[in-house]
Amino acid sequence: MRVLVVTAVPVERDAVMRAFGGPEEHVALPGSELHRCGAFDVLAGGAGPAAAAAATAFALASGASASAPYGLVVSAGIGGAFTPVTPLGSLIVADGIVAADLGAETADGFLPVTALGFGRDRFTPPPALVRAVAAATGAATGPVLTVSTVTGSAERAGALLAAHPGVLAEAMEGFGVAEAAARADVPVLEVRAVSNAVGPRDRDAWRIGDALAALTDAFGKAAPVLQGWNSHEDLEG
Ligand SMILES: O=C(O)c1cccc(C(=O)CC[C@H]2O[C@@H](n3cnc4c(=O)[nH]cnc43)[C@H](O)[C@@H]2O)c1
Repeated sequence: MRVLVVTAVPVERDAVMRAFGGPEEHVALPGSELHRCGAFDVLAGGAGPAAAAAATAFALASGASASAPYGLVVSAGIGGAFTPVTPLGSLIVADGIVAADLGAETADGFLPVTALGFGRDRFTPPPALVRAVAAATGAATGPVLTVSTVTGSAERAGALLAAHPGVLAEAMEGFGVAEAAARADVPVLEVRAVSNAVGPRDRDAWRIGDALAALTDAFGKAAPVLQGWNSHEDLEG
């Protein structure tokens, strides 16, 4: 099965590609470039949900996978963790991909877009695949938020935790990748390596190198699971 992996920035793409260790082929797409190794196409689609959705949609629609259709799209990269249960350098596989700030602010608080009567605010990756990738990589599983603004205060972190009990992490692309994949009827997964704690902004405390190394390690271990996954395993529960 062919797998499309979408990261935000080139260093994340390169961290994923290092896991495969083989020769790379580069395929030009409008606005970006696919890096291909075997069954995996890896794309740095840009930061934020809009860039991620546009890049993913182009890759899915461009016929870049012409030898066979993509069977899975993975949103991957570094991310911020809400809890010390997932320390810096650890890995998270999302069991829910949640748009945290898509909706309306009201006098009574935030209303998700679904409460306004349209759209959606959550995608659920295939549960059996989430379990299999977590088992192969030692990752924690839980909801991952997609935000357009990186959280920078304890107040905002607390509000997100209160609105999304059990949330493990936030990042900026998962929901955009998932929207594009859903339109192509392709299942989606999100994998995040923790680079920082969510809360008051402290860029010097981000451990990007450790998180990128964890991403490489994770894709090395997950590659056979991703490539061999059969969507029927999830249909059968
Ligand atoms: O400065 C660098 O060297 C560098 C290397 C790799 C990646 C970056 C990024 O800034 C990636 C941005 C990307 O990371 C996600 N992210 C990471 N932590 C958080 C967070 O606390 N809240 C939200 N997003 C986070 C996000 O998906 C960004 O697109 C820099």
